[in-house]
Amino acid sequence: MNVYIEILRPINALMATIAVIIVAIISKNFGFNVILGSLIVFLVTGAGNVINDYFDREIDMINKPNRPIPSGRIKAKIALIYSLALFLIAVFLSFLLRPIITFIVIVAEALLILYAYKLKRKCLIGNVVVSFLTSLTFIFAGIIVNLFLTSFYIAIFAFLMTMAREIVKDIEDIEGDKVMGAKTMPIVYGTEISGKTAAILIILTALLSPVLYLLKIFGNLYILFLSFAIILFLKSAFDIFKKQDKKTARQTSKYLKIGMIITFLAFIAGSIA
Ligand SMILES: CC(C)=CCC/C(C)=C/CC/C(C)=C/CC/C(C)=C/COC[C@H](O)COP(=O)(O)O
Ligand SMILES: CC(C)=CCC/C(C)=C/CC/C(C)=C/CC/C(C)=C/COP(=O)(O)OP(=O)(O)O
Ligand SMILES: [Mg+2]
Repeated sequence: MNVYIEILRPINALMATIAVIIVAIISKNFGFNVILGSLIVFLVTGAGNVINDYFDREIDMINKPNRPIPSGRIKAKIALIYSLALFLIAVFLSFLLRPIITFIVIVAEALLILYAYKLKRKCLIGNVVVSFLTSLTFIFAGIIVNLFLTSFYIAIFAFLMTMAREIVKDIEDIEGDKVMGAKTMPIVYGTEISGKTAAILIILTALLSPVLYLLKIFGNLYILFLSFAIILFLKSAFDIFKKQDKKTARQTSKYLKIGMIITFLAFIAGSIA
């Protein structure tokens, strides 16, 4: 894959884009504003991923040596310029929408930069910021299509599941994070407490997720698709509850992402019937 695409983490950027489209599907409100909102979210998420790799270039020599910068496939300075250019394009595009949208884009970009520069090394604050930004995507879309309450409910689930996944990812990255003096949850409280906390959060979020059906936001197909995601979420939770080594954390993080993708399919199917 081309390194300029790979460093954006296209699957994540596409997931965030699809989150906007899902809110538009629920609201049955499609237009130029949705296309523009999706593009802005793609650019901001991609740029956030690039600047994260820029500031993590040393930590990733240990944690993720195959990433574009530590593997030498892109120069750190070029990555920094690339990410700042994408951030700027997103702000310019937001001028075509309402001022509140530009405000959210600037806040999101500031948080992504602050996270990469400092907050990711702090206990739980960094995790809260990433989870907040992920859930903000739904609220951002809700503002674009005037679907406030529904997007807020979905945002709560996105926040909780992302929070659990971020804690799991900190278990996976503990080795390099320690060397760099980070104070992530597993470094401060240990991997066992962190893994078990993440597991409880996953189980609670997964078991509460049918609420979106009970609130009549999604139809019957939501439950059908969601049940596959719930099985995967519960399996991940039991794995990380039992064992908190790097390999289990990496696998749990992967399964949680797949579970999120299946949940997205459930959202889409449940919007149809
Ligand atoms: C049960 C239920 C209803 C769960 C909610 C699931 C949900 C809606 C999750 C939100 C997913 C979302 C909008 C994802 C956007 C892209 C993304 C993966 C963002 C978080 O990424 C941060 C991260 O640390 C990047 O790391 P990695 O994926 O390991 O490269
Ligand atoms: C609402 C708007 C305009 C934008 C939202 C933008 C989104 C979806 C942000 C979600 C969070 C996100 C994509 C953060 C990117 C930064 C990132 C990669 C965080 C995780 O970094 P590390 O903790 O370093 O983990 P890695 O080891 O995976 O690098
Ligand atoms: Mg990183």
